[in-house]
Parts: sequence; structure tokens; C-alpha cells
Amino acid sequence: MTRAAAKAGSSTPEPPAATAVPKKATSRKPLVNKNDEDIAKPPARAKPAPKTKAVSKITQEDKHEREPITAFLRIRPNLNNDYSASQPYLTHLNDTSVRMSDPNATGQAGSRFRISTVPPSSVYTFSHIFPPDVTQSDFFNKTTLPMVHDVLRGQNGLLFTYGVTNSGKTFTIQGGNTEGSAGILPRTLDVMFNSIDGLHADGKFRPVRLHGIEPADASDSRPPKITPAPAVTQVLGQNFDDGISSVDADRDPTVLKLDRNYEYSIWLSYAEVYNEKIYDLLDAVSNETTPASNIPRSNSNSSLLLTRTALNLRPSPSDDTGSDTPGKYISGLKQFRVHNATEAKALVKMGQLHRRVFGTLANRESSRSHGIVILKVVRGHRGERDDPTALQISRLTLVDLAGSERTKHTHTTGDRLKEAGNINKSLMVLGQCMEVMRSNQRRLAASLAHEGFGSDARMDTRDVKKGLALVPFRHSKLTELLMDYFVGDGRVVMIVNVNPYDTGYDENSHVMKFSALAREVYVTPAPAPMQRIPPTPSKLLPRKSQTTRKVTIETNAPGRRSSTAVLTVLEEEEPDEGPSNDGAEFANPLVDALFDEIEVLHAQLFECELKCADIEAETREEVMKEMEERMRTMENMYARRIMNEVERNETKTDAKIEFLHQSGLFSPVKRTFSTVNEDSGGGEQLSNIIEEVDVEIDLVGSGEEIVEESEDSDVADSRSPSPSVRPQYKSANKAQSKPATKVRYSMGRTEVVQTPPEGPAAVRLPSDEEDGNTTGTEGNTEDGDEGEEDEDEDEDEEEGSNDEEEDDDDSDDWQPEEAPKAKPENMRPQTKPSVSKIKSAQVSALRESIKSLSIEDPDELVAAPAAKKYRPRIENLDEDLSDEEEDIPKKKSKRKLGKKPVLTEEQIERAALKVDRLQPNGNIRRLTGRLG
Ligand SMILES: Nc1ncnc2c1ncn2[C@@H]1O[C@H](COP(=O)(O)OP(=O)(O)OP(=O)(O)O)[C@@H](O)[C@H]1O
Repeated sequence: MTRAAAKAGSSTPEPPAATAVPKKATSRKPLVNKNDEDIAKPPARAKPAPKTKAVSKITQEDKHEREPITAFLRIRPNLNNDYSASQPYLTHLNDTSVRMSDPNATGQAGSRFRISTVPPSSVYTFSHIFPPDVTQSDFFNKTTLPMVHDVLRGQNGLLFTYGVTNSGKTFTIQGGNTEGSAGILPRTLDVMFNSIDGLHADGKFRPVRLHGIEPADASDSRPPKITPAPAVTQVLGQNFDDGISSVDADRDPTVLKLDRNYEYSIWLSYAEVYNEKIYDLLDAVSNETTPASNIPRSNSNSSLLLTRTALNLRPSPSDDTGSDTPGKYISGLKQFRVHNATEAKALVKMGQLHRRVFGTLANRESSRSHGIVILKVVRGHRGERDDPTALQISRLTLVDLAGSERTKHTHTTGDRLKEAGNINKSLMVLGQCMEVMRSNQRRLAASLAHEGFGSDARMDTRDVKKGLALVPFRHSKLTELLMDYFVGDGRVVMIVNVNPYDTGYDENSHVMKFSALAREVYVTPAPAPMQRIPPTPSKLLPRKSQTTRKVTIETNAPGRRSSTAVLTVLEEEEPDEGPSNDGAEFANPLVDALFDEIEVLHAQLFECELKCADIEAETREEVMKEMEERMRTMENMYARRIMNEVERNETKTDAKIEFLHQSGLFSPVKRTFSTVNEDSGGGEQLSNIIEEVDVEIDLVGSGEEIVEESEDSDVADSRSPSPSVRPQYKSANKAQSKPATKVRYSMGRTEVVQTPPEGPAAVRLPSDEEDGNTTGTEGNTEDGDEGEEDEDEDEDEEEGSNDEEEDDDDSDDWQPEEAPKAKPENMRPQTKPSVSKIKSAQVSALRESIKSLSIEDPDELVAAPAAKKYRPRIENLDEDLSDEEEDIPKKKSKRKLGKKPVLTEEQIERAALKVDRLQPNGNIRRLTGRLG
């Protein structure tokens, strides 16, 4: 853009704020475009020759009302309840304002960590807000119909949709496939052709550049050939005719009332801006370099080379119009004269097909390019048909912008990153242009509002304009192409599309901010100027640069086989003719460099934000993992502690139970005993041996308690059940000086228990082996020797496993505070010599008889190897006993017992006889039974 153009662009006058409008504004002429009579007497005829461009511009601007860019908001419905889980972050306050609240900042976790600079809640105002349930027809009538009317009366107009991906931009422009869902573009075509019905011009002239006109070819009046290249249709596997027949099914019946003295011809072009290059979507796709055999068939992967050429923008010569209105046109863009809406819609359809074929994301619905449809209306008075200077050309440009989301939200890389960068660049530049225009307009308004004298006197408006900032239209193809609208060449309407259920709150906030900014920019919707015959356009220079890229197309049309094709797209660029040959444009390298710098800084800012977000996410994850690990460790530790505590308590309880058993406080000791049935006649018959006798040989049972002399305490001592008992016993005897000694005979084994006269001071801890012996005996009597051995083996195994368990447990279990060592001699229990020698002799004899039962060492029988593990701390045992005596479960008496020696029947018999002989009236209870 030239400096002059930039100045002109930035010189849009002040907004019509009450304070900013000088008295001069009251003398402005009414809007000429509102009156058909004004159009009938176009300004070109009466236009005085401008002395200078600047003066001319000011004059032209001052003639027309300025108005802000109109911004409409359209809220997308929640289709198919896709976002049922989320709440919309837009609240529809009234027809013009809406509140936007960050869903992450409403007291939920994470709001403290928001890195977004976007405020959590803001109210935005629009010219009108359309709720999700607005119909396409209503929307069109309120947003676009007035503009269509203006265009047909000679006024230029620009309408563009702005919003993030999936917000409904394409739906708004093109519409859907269902009845009544036609969008703005097809409805515009319908209304235009409905309105000019019977008013078609003969088409002697065609429009060129922005405002130019030239004699038309005869071919221009023929209907356009609406057939995409065969390659394209075959690639897509679609019959294009089907598409055409369906385009006109949904028609808008609106008819606008026009001045019937005028004739009209309508011309259509369709371009796209992709990767900062402009392509013609209605140009025939060339595949000349590809042999016909290479045309891809269904499901084939053969490559097809398609070529298209990128077009340049050229400044529209000012002598087209005689005005200095700047602006650029797409050089070489094809335009077709369309005779009816159906024809026009078919062309649009073909353009969309090409857009899809050449799009890098051909299989996605998302538009990554800016689609631009330009409708030109050539209007001439019936009486001046042959006078080209009486013709007026107006333009309506409809732009479907690409999604405005940033790269960080789309996880774009490689080519997509470049593509996204270019989309962002053009939208960013659009925002910058608006920003600069707004600030220029404010400065100008402030200067015009200034009142004063001398040095304080109001500056000359021309001087103020010289100091205004340059609007950077040239920095993107999009703004360069649309710049003439912003500098006073028509009305501008922006449609903001928003999907309030989408997660892109930040992105939508930027969209809203952009719209707020746009609404503060004023444009001058001047009527399109009248024409003069332009000079013949210069010939195109030979093509220069080429780029190729691969595009993969997949089709999945319903009812058809899916097909895949790989295309090679050759994109050529026409040589840029450089700055305008009319001298209207020159570049300022410093400004260019500064804008480039801004872009670089913006890119760096994006990068930094992205990195920050990544680092934050990583840090959060690390912290979470560490916390989880710690929690797990603590959980395990506490679980282990609880287990240890439980085992310790169990051990303690076991020890107490054993202690109670031994101390006789808990229950009578029951033991099994096999003996000879007296009734069998002398005990000769083994068959009469009692199978199971619950016998307690209690030598004290009938009141004959054998209490040994202190000198015989060795007996008791030596038969102490477990070494572990001894210190306990000893300590108990310290308190109880007169322990009683009980000798028990149980199933061929003898045990002598020191029982203190009072309380449970004397302790004997039975071993598992002991109890096991009892069980084993029961089994033996039934199964005989063989079974007995098996049983023993099984028991051995079980014992082994128990021992293992116990050993394992030892590591975690409660440990005795102090393992008792050997009992010192002088600590042996002392008993009073209060028992008769006869009884003592009887005991000795009994012992002898037991010895004779091949039991070498009776101590072995009562040894309690496992007792070492269960050594209760007896200091507090009395208390514990009193507390827990009641709770001791009876099943404890059935603990698994150890192995014991087995007596033969003969031995049992002999022992029994001896016992009988010794104590014929003794307390031996015999219960009859049988063996085997
Ligand atoms: N108002 C609406 N009513 C019904 N469906 C809608 C509406 N708006 C959008 N849609 C549907 O939502 C989907 C996305 O819309 P669309 O393609 O127009 O989004 P977009 O903003 O153009 O996306 P992109 O920028 O990626 O091209 C489409 O399926 C479209 O039909």
C-alpha cells in the first residue's frame, strides 16, 4: 500500500460520538445510497475535477455519513447434544449484549492456576445477537438483505464471518443440506435474481478490476460451462450433475423493489486465500501433463498432477473511477456472467468442489482457507445502454474466513503449522488494521473537536492526517484484498460465530474482543462511482515460480464405494508487477521490517505461552505422581503396623490362653488315653482296648494331691514343660513361696506342672506339639499303624509349614523382652514337706512304670519347643488375665498339637496294670471302648 493510500485508509473521520462531532457535521448531506434518485443522478456526472488527491478524498468522505462496522453475533446450537456435559459459557442478556464467563474460573479447582490473561467474565455488545434457534431465513433477512438491497442500488458491501473452527461460519455462509437451511450466499443469489427479473441487461459491457468496465466478449453472454475438470469429479467419485440438481431445491422467495428504469447484469467470481496465496476456484483445473490412464479409479492410489496458478493482487487504477479510492483487485480472476440463481449456485458448488480438492485437509470439513465470493452488479439506465460511462458497478463480497483458533490448540505441526501460521497471520493483520484505523479515527476526532486560538488553534485536518499511523493492509493478502472496504468503499458487516459449548474459551474471548474492536471502526459507505472506459489491461508476464505439494483425497459418499486418490498439486505464481504503475503505491522498508518484527514477536509470544502451559502441565503431573507415591507408602506403612499390632495381640492372647491352661484357671485339661478295658478279663484282649478314653490321670483327683518335698522339686523342675516357663515359674515362686506340683499323665506321657497355691503365677506354656499329639492319637486308634504313620507324616508336614510360618512371623511379631536363660539352682521352687512318703513312693513307682513304657525321657514328652516363641510377659499377666479371662475362646483348647510317641497296646496294657496295682482304688477313670 502506498503512503498515500495508508493515509487515506487511516483518515476515516471521527466516530459520531456526541462530543467528537463538530458543528460541521450537521451540514453533511443525507445518505445518497438511501435514495434511488441519487443513484439515478450519480455523483460522477456532477463531480468536480479534484485539485489534489487529498482534497478530493476529504471532499468525498465529507459527503457521506460514516458508520461503524456492523457486528452480529450468532450462537451455535448444541447439535445432537454433543456437549451435554458442559455448560455454555455465554449468557444471552438481551438482544444486543451477552455475558461470557470462563467455565474454569467459577470456583472450580484449577481456577487459581489459570494462565489465561482473558478476564474470567465480560459483557460484550453487538448490533444484534441471534440465539441458537434462529432460522437461516430470519438471520438472512436481518443481516444480509439490507446489504443486498444496497448492492442492487449501487452500494458496495462486505460481509465476513469470523469465529473459531466449528462455530458455524460455513453453515452461515453456505448453509446446510436440509430444507430451509440455505445460507446467506444462496439466499443472496435468489433475492438478486428474483428482484432483477425482467431487468436483465444485454451484457455489452463487463466489469474489470474494481470499478472498471470494458466491452464484453460475445462468449460472456453465453451461460458458463459449469463442469469441473473430469479429473476432479473422478477424484471425488461424484457426479457433479447430482450436485447441481440439488443446489436449487431450497429457494428464498424474497423480491426487492427496484427502480425499473435500470438494467442489471450479475457477475460471479470465487477465490480462496490459502497460505497467503490467492487462487481462482472457478478456473478450470489443468491436468494436461497427466496421461488419461493415470486418472485415478476407485480405491486406486495413483497420483494425479493438477495444476493451478496463484494470482496476484494489483491496485485498481484510479482513472477507472476518477477517484483516488484505493483498492486492489485479483488480477486474472475469472468472472462469469450468471443469468439465474441456479446457474450461480452451480458455479459456487463447483468452486467449493475445487476448494475441497485443493485444500490440504481435503477430508475434513474444516476450512483452512478464506473463501471469497465476489458478486458484481453492473447497473445502467435503460436510456443510456450504450454509454459505458453511465454504468455503475457495485460489489458484494462474501467471505468465509478460516477458523481463528491458534496453533497451540490444534496441535499443528509441519505444513499444518505453516498453514495455521498463515491463517493466524492474515487474521492478526486484520485485527491490527482495525486497531490502527480505530486509533487514527480517534486522533482525528480529537483534533477536530479541539477549539482554540494561536498556538492552541485547531490543527489543519490535513496535518493531522499526515501524522496518522499507517494501516498495515499490505501485510496480508486478505487485508490487502479487502482494504478498499475499510477506507470508504462500502458498508462492512461482520458476523461473529461462536459455539458456547466448545472448550476454547480463550479463543472465543479473542473473537469477542476482535468484534468489540471492529465495532469501534468507522467506514464510509460511499456509493460506487460511475465508470469511464479503462485503458486496455497489460498483458500478463510469463509465469515464474512453481510449487508442488501432494494432496490425498478420500471420498465416502453414501451409496458409493470409497475411493482414495493422491494428487500432486502444482501451484504457479504469476509474476508480481511490483508497485503500481500508476505510482499510487510504494513500500516503506522500515515499516515492513517493523511489521515483520511484530509478527516474529507475536510468534515468540505464542511459543512462550505454549511452553508455559506445557511446563505447568508437566509440573502438575510430577507433583501428583509424587503425592500418590507418598500416599501409597504411608498406606503400606500403616497397613503393616496394623498387621503387626494384630499379630502381637493374637500372640499375647495365645500366651494368656496357654497360661490359663497351664495354671488350671481356664478349664480342666482333657486328654485322650488308651487303656485296657477291665471287663475284657485282665486286659489281655487288644480288641477291648478303649478306643478313646477321655482320661485325666490326676493323682490329686481324689484328694490325694502329691506335693513333693522341696528336695524332690527336681522332679517337677526337670519336667517343666518348657525352658521358657522356668523363669516365669521362678518369678512366680518368688511371690508364691508354696507352689503345688501336679503330675499329669496324659496318653503315655507325664507332665509335672508347678501350680502355685494362689493365682496364675506358675506358668507352663503348652507347645503345639503337645496338642497335636492328642489329635494324632485319636486318629491312630481308628486307622491302625498304617494310618498312624500317614497321619504322622501329614502332621510332620503341617508342623513344618507351621514352623515356617511361625519363623516368618517371628520377624514381624512381638518379641519377648528378654529370653530366659538357664534357671539357676538356687532359684528352684521350694515346697513344703507336707506330703506323705507313701504317696511320694507311689509317684516314683508310677514314674518307673512310665519309663518302662519305652519312653526314655519323659521330659521329651512334655517339652514345648514352640513355647520359646510364645513367651508372655508375665509382669502384667495378672491384670491381663482378670481383664480377658471371660473372652478366651474355647476353641483355643483344640490347637494343633505336635507329634508324640505312640504306645503299643501291650505297653498301654502293662502300664495300666501297674497303675492299678499301685493304686487299686485310685482315681483312674476308665471308659470302655474298642480299638479298630
Ligand atoms: N446454526 C446452526 N444450526 C445447525 N447446524 C449448525 C449451525 N451452525 C453450525 N452447524 C453445524 O455445525 C458444524 C460446523 O459448522 P461449520 O462447518 O459451519 O463450522 P465452521 O466455523 O465453518 O468451521 P471451520 O472453520 O472449521 O470451517 C456443521 O456440521 C454445521 O452444519
